[in-house]
Amino acid sequence: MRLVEYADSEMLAMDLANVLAGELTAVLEHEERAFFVVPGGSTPGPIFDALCAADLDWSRVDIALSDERWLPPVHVRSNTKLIQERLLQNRAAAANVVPLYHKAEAPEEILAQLAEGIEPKLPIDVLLLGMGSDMHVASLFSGGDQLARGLDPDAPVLVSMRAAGAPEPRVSMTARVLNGAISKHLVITGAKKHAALDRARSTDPLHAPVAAILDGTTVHWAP
Ligand SMILES: O=C1O[C@H](COP(=O)(O)O)[C@@H](O)[C@H](O)[C@H]1O
Repeated sequence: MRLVEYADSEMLAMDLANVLAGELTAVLEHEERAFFVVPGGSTPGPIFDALCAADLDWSRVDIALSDERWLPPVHVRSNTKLIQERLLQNRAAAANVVPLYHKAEAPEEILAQLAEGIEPKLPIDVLLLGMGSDMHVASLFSGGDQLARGLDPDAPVLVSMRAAGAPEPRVSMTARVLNGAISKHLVITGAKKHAALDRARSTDPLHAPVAAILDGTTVHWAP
């Protein structure tokens, strides 16, 4: 793991957006398409605001979320809503979205179909993840009903997840798929998450799921 510290979250958003745009551009120089996976939640919005203006061929970029909250895409907590409003704007509006949500009573009804959309795009070329202060990553939550499966080296592409720390059911990419990414970044802000990351580095992934993806990851932090 490599830790990059920024003076403030504005600097982080600008610099990290540049790094991600540079990596996507480099992939498109050698590959027909690039697969870019991004987090939801409250942290990445400013990064998306900067990144969506990047001058690259977005029509050759497939974008998926690392995880989704099982809510309609109009819901304020929907990660799909976040990327529609903050990332798929400006030049990035030309990108293709690989969905992680489809209307159904429960995620288990549709998990296989959602995984079929992701499987042909793998491996992930550029991965950006977030982390909760409880050390969850994507929707791999400590105490989650499918955490062991989500951490299994032979895991499927996606798992559903129900956890005390998650107000709604979730769908999450598994650690196997996230760790298969060619370039891995994690973005966190604030002293609480810095302390959580420090704890996670000496904790097992069942208690600190983010520990499962730290190897080879660049962590970007701002106060
Ligand atoms: O629930 C989620 O939480 C994490 C962290 O979100 P944040 O609001 O603390 O930035 C996020 O990475 C994940 O995609 C999301 O579904």
